[in-house]
Amino acid sequence: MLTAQGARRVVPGAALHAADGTGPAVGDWVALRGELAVEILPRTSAFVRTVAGRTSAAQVVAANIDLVLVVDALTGGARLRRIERYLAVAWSSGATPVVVLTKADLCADVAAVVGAVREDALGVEVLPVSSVTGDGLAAVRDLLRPGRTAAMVGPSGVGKSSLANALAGRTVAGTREIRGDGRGRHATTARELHLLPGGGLLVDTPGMRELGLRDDAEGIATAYADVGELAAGCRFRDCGHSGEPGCAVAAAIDDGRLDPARFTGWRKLEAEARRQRLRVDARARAEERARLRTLHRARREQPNRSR
Ligand SMILES: Nc1nc2c(ncn2[C@@H]2O[C@H](COP(=O)(O)OP(=O)(O)OP(=O)(O)O)[C@@H](O)[C@H]2O)c(=O)[nH]1
Ligand SMILES: [Zn+2]
Repeated sequence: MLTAQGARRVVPGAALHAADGTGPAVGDWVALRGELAVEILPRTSAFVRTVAGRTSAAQVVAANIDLVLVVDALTGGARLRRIERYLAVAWSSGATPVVVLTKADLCADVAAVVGAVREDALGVEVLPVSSVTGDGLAAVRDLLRPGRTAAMVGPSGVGKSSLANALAGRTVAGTREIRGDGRGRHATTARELHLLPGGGLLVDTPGMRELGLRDDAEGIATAYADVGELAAGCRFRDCGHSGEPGCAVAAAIDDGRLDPARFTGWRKLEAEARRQRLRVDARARAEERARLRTLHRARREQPNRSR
């Protein structure tokens, strides 16, 4: 545990696991009495992942994240749809997202790319940085005030580890660099919560990094508020936006108010969220059937009912 006096080992009290059986997550604030962790304080936000498997239990990946750094690189293409996707996930957690675009030193026209992302990300702050030259890092540090907790999401290779190290001012995460002895990349450090020089906290866990999509219709609605607003203007309430008369979405695409790629991104996320919901429901239905089967079998096997 991180305390005002530094990292400490503590003994988890019974109450830590009592509530819903999930126990503490990285980012939780915990009340200490001496060496004993007595209570998890109420969470202000939570990143939840539906655990793959037979049950549809949700797992808290990280708690109390104030700020989500949606990390992507200024190099390479096709970043808008990816960023939209991560923004949707971030919004649904209850945290505030900020887009951090890395590798500014490798990009010839930073302003153009930042402008395109800004236009797409609807009111979300977009900050270009270079972890190599240090350019732009001050703006990110400013957001990480004392006691505030940030977490990073984003695809592999965009520079999350490098950013974590640059913000921390020391090596806290293994990057992809091949080591001098040729033994490949550094092992990811076991620490998942880093105290930054400015007093902010940075969560960096594999679970956060791999965060995919779950049933987060709400997050999608926030990230794509413009599309939702357009869709509300369609003539038919259940418009599929695929050639129906009076479709406001199609009209907006036609006269250039809506980027068709953005529409496609929205559609894909919507379909995915719907599939996920169905999958979870189907699982719940299957469980219910199994439960009833067991019940019936038990009843049949009751000795007093045998003839
Ligand atoms: N030139 C330049 N290279 C960078 C920058 N940030 C990261 N890199 C390089 O990009 C590569 C990937 O960076 P990482 O920090 O390991 O990326 P990551 O997002 O942590 O990747 P995963 O660990 O796979 O999730 C490394 O070779 C870094 O040195 C930057 O700002 N400028
Ligand atoms: Zn429509």
